[in-house]
Amino acid sequence: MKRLYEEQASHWFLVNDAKYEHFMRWLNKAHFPPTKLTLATFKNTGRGMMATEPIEAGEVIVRVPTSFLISSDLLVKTYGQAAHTLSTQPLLALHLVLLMQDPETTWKPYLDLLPTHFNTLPVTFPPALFDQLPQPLASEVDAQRKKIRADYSAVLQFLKTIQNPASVSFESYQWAWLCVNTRCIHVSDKKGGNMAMAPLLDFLNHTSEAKITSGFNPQTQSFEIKTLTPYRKGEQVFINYGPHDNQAIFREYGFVLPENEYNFVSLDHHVWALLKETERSERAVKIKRQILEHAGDYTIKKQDISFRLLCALRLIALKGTDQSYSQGQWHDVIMGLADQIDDSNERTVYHMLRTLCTRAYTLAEEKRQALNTLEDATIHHHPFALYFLRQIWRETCDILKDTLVDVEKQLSTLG
Ligand SMILES: C[S@@+](CC[C@H](N)C(=O)[O-])C[C@H]1O[C@@H](n2cnc3c(N)ncnc32)[C@H](O)[C@@H]1O
Repeated sequence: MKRLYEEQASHWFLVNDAKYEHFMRWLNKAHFPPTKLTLATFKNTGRGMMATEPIEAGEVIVRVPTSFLISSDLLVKTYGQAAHTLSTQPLLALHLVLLMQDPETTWKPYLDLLPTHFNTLPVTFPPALFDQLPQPLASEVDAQRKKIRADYSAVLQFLKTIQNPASVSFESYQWAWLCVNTRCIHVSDKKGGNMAMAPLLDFLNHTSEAKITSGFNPQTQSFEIKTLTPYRKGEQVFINYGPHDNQAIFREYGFVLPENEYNFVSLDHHVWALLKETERSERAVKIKRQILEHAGDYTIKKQDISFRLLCALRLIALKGTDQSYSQGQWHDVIMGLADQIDDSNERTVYHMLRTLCTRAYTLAEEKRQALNTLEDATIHHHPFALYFLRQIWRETCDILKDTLVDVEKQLSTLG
């Protein structure tokens, strides 16, 4: 992956428009610590930061002084006690909306460089695109939509408690909420956390290869990011937003990585359907579901079938009247005291896994085909939205195909 990003060094251009120049003058005037970074647009990752000089491993790449941090702690002080009714993210989002409405704000040079839209984020998708999301991702995006709505209601309630409240539209609030969600940093590890917007630092893009340390340095009274890997002049400098799979990155940040070792496919939905189909005894379905429901998270990755999934299938493969569960064999497997219940159970497990993966694969292929027939208007929501969605389904198909090969190998050894 590193090589892929290096290659693109020949595919960037520097951002040096009036807004960026104004922003840099604003930083310099207030003595923002100098960096070896400049804003550039890269072919594969869009706008990000490029090294203007070689950067050594262990160097601080950016240092944002407290005076430049828009932090939730600070906002609680600004807005008074009533602001305690809002959690950190809605408070930051509201503040951002109010700053955008203020023609006199000193933050204008920063605000001018914030994204104008979030059309690659699934939360903004029109129904035709939303309907093509994998089911677990669709549920999470739905929850995110509800969270934004609930936060917006809380903000409207809060505004009623202050004098001359501003009018805040849902559209402007959602934009600000997404700005905070895609760009904020966590300044401390206090419970509830102190979140902050941090100019310049928030131009750094993500790669899972980036090794960094970050945190508030009381000596310099700044939030600092140190890189543990060196960069050459002209290379894009990255940070690491965390060990996220592509569906999580897509949901939270609106892009996907070309390769991602954290990708997985969830088979929860298919496992429940299989349990209903295979178990004749209603009582056994109820008992097994009770046992399994708390587990969930039945996933496969490339060359890795989760232990939880195998355990769940071992239990489902036991017939309702089978005494093996009560005899403790399934329990022994869960506790790591035995590898499997017996050969026959294990064979059934892999046959079931073949069924699950085949079903999930067929569905994924159907979704891929459906994406090809989407109306132009949907595609124009943002061309990358469709491009990323295609990649999500392609990765899903690849993981399922790989697992099916592993399942066949396992079945041939089980005889
Ligand atoms: C903290 S901001 C980084 C700066 C941002 N690119 C900008 O122009 O303001 C996070 C956003 O950057 C974009 N981004 C970050 N890493 C990326 C990557 N590796 N590839 C593509 N887009 C990326 C996504 O849109 C994400 O929501």
